[in-house]
Amino acid sequence: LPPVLPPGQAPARQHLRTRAHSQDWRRRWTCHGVSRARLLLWGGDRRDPLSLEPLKSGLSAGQRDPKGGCSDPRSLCSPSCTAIPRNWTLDPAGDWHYRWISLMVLPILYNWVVLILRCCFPEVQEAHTGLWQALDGLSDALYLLDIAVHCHTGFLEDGILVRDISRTRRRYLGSWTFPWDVMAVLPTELLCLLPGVPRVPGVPAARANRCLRVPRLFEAFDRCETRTGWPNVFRMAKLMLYLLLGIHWHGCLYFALSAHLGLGVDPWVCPSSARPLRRYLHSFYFSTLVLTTVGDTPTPQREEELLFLTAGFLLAVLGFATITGSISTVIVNLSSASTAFYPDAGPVRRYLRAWGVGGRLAGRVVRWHQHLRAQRKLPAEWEVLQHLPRGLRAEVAASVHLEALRRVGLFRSWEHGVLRQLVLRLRPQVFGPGEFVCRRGDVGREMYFIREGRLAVVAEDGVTQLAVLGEGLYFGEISLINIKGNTAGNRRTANILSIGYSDLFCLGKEDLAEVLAEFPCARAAMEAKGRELLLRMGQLDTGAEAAALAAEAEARRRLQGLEVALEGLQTRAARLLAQLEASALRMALRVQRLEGHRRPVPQDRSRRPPPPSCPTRPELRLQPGTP
Ligand SMILES: Nc1ncnc2c1ncn2[C@@H]1O[C@@H]2COP(=O)(O)O[C@H]2[C@H]1O
Repeated sequence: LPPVLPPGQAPARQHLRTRAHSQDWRRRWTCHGVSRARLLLWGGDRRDPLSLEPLKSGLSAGQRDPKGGCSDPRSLCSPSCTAIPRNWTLDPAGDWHYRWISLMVLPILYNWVVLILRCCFPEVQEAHTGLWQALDGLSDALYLLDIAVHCHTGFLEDGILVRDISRTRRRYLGSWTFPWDVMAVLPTELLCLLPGVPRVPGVPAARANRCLRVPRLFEAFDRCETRTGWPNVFRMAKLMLYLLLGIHWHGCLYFALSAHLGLGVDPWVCPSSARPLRRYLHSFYFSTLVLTTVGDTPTPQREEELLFLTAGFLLAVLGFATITGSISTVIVNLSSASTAFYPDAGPVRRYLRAWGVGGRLAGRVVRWHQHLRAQRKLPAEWEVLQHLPRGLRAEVAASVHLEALRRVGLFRSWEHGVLRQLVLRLRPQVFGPGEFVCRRGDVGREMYFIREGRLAVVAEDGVTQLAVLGEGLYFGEISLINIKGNTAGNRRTANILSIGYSDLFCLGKEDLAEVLAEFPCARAAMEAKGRELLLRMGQLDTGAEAAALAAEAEARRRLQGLEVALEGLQTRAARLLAQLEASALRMALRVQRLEGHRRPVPQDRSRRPPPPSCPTRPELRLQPGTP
């Protein structure tokens, strides 16, 4: 046991020391051993002659609780064990799992690159035997550790992460990757040591099973691709890696064939050169020529050479087609990613050309597109975010635009949650210099909030500026909110011209109505401002406004009267209903009583005259259908 134990574990340790555990014995006990012993003592045979009290008292309540966090009876061990509990699990979507599988790329690639090199270039194997043995051992250790990590990797069940070790382990053992993982760590090189088994030339060939770990490599690549911010760059790099690996393998095999046929015996085989690096580079160069179908290789002289080259060319055709296809996909992805952000100017330009629209107008269209790209304005950002769930989309949109919305005076006092809802209804729009956002007399369908830029309210001549609107202001609301006495009705009261490039948020009429229904104070503020503007423009009919206000007051008064009358009627109706029910009940009781009196009289008593207090009332006999 390590010298320092957490305070709670000291009695347990003392107990072990005093109970016939020799120094030697204790040293040999790993924390696993202690854990197992404790499991035996505590969870297993309770008739243990040793006193359990020191053990129990040495544990904290949490540890004693078999269901708690560090409660596993097996967790009584060294501080290092308490730091990494035995029942740890990794979240497969978490950072640690990602880091681990990224690390696993190294041993897998090591085996894929180095084994074939050592097999085909025996001098490389012999020159650094010690280094290779160390690296082989390290890679095997990582492979074994990876199996343990697999056993401790949680999985999702009904959307919930399962962290139960026994279940994660069972799941991994039943998965299709488990046999591959086991086969990849089998110490097959030991077979060469068995008597009677012919020694595999150059032990690395016996380690070929280490290459079976490739599914983990693909998993790591997949994960990296989803995590990285540059997926297309990553895809290209991955493609290059596969290409280089293919050339490397082909080059090694080419050299092996050359060595088999005799180095330098003809122009096709690898020349006999003293330096292994030179030989490897020649093989790599030769394979590059073959696999990229560049050709220009020496003519093969023998059948083996012909066969090898033909197989190489066939592989090259297949590989080349795959690589070309993948690269074109990456390029298409790159261009589609940029068009997803910015509208493509090409189709618009072709359209203008087809209809013979040129000159200034075509120039304005081009400049507008250029401005979007240069200033990173995204008018189609909702299309980019459309696949996100609504809540997440609102979060993203709020984090991008909330600051700009807060600058709009109207929204300054609004709550964060309301703005988050509003931001999804706003559509970003960009207007170029000299462009009219709205013209006087048009029917109003949306209003605008200025995010950036300057706009002018211009007179009928289109030049005279009556007012200039800037960042944080809004316009276009008068034609939407039905201000009393507005002679323009639902039509625009002014021309609004963008002076430079203006970045606006646009809000539709229905969305505005919904927002204002929830916020009467915002409606009041808008109406007050609109009324003031209308008054200034002389477009407010005060007589009509007063009449409308009076009519509204009258309507409100009548409505209140109707409400009072309705309430009275409801009370009376309720009272009548209660009376009706009471009289129905009384009637039913009376009928019941009368029927009781008219029960059939026994035969011998039938001749007796009826008692004087109970006269027969034939008129009260109920007829069928009588309520
Ligand atoms: N003098 C002004 N100053 C500022 N804004 C104005 C002025 N006149 C009109 N507007 C705004 O311009 C908008 C034009 O469309 P609407 O009439 O819907 O609403 C109008 C107002 O919001």
